[in-house]
Amino acid sequence: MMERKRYTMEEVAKCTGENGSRCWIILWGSVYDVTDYLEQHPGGGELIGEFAGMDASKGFDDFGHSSDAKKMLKKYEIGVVAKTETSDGKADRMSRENTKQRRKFLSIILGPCASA
Ligand code: HEM
Repeated sequence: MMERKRYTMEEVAKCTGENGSRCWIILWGSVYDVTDYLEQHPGGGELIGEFAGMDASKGFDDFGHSSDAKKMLKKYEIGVVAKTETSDGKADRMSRENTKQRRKFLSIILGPCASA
């Protein structure tokens, strides 16, 4: 099977359909170029357009699309979202920072032994 193309969130965010760019959305970690579908969408192009360059999974799920709609997605899939070193590193740092904060808080209310 062919390796799927990877796009960073930054690259996807640039494809808002404005200024002649393509319109991309993210659904469950996959990237879709929906530029040519907007006009055909039964819910209207604007509705999808609101999520241009962003993750539209929640919007898609909230409406409860038919299985036919889900099958149509395949046609527009262009790749997957790449996890970048920087965004992973940032998440790690943030969770370490949260743990530190929690320990500090516990040690204040319970005494230093609780923070070990
Ligand atoms: C490429 C992505 C999408 C595809 C292929 C798609 C496809 C479809 C299809 C085939 C229908 C007709 C009903 C059905 O079969 O379920 C539909 C309706 C609808 N879709 Fe999407 N959709 C997409 C994205 C979205 C997104 C991101 C939203 C977010 C808000 C959305 C909102 C709606 C709504 C509200 C309707 C109902 C329209 C009505 O009944 O008047 N869709 N869509």
